[in-house]
Amino acid sequence: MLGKRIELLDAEKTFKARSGPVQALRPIRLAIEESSFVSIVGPSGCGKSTLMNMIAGLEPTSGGEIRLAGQSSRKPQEGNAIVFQKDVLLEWRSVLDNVLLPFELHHITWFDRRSKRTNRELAMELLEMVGLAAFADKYPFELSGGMRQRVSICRALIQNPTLLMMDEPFGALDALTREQMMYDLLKIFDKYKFTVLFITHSIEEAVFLSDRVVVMSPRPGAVVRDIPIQLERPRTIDTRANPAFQKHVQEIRDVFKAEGVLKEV
Ligand SMILES: Nc1ncnc2c1ncn2[C@@H]1O[C@H](COP(=O)(O)OP(=O)(O)OP(=O)(O)O)[C@@H](O)[C@H]1O
Repeated sequence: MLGKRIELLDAEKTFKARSGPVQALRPIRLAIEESSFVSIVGPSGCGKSTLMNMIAGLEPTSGGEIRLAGQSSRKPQEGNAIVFQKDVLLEWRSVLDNVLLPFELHHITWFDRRSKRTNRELAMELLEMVGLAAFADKYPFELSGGMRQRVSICRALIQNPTLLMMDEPFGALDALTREQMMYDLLKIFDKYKFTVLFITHSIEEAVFLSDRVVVMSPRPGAVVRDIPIQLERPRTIDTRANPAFQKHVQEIRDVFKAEGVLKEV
């Protein structure tokens, strides 16, 4: 299955706050190829989440246009799935029933055509893939942070996405779990080949995962660098030792230094 192509044609955003207009994003011109993995890195408040919400159709643009798979897009589209930093699982539902939630929420769409049994089998397959099959009947409070986020990812994947958007999905996890989640995510990406838009504060995470890293300036956010990552796939635990990896990380640090985001004291 192929992922969606994303195009931003001078898409911009100014919020109308009580104290006056807040320009969050300057006009952004960006094209993300179908089935590519693109990360957005930038300082806090530069408009990364706003950008993602606009692409997801959750936040209107103040100007310009967003196209998904060649079509002008202003509303949430079928095939878009989102994973947030907070896992937003429903505490009163089992792991399996959390993964199955989209089937219930979208009962008037194409999900209808699948039998309940098939849905469950599909959910179990996904849980198996992320090592959680044995936890299907547990409740969220019985899981670690990393396991909870894996459940959220399964809940996104069960929607059969062509565009997976992730807003700091591993931000709340400890360093080791976070690293493991990266390997798991790449395995999933290699299998499903959807388009991934990944928001992170971590330069290393962005370089490790992505085909391209888009670097943003402080607010009002603009794209200051768009870097193709020249590292072979599949990426492995040893990829970080590759001098090309270090070079990309340094290149992005240098952009942040030039932008005044990172300062030596
Ligand atoms: N509803 C809103 N009304 C007014 N201003 C807003 C609103 N939402 C966001 N902003 C402002 O827009 C800017 C961009 O916010 P956004 O959350 O997109 O940044 P971010 O890069 O995702 O930040 P972080 O990395 O800290 O999550 C910020 O200055 C924020 O205060």
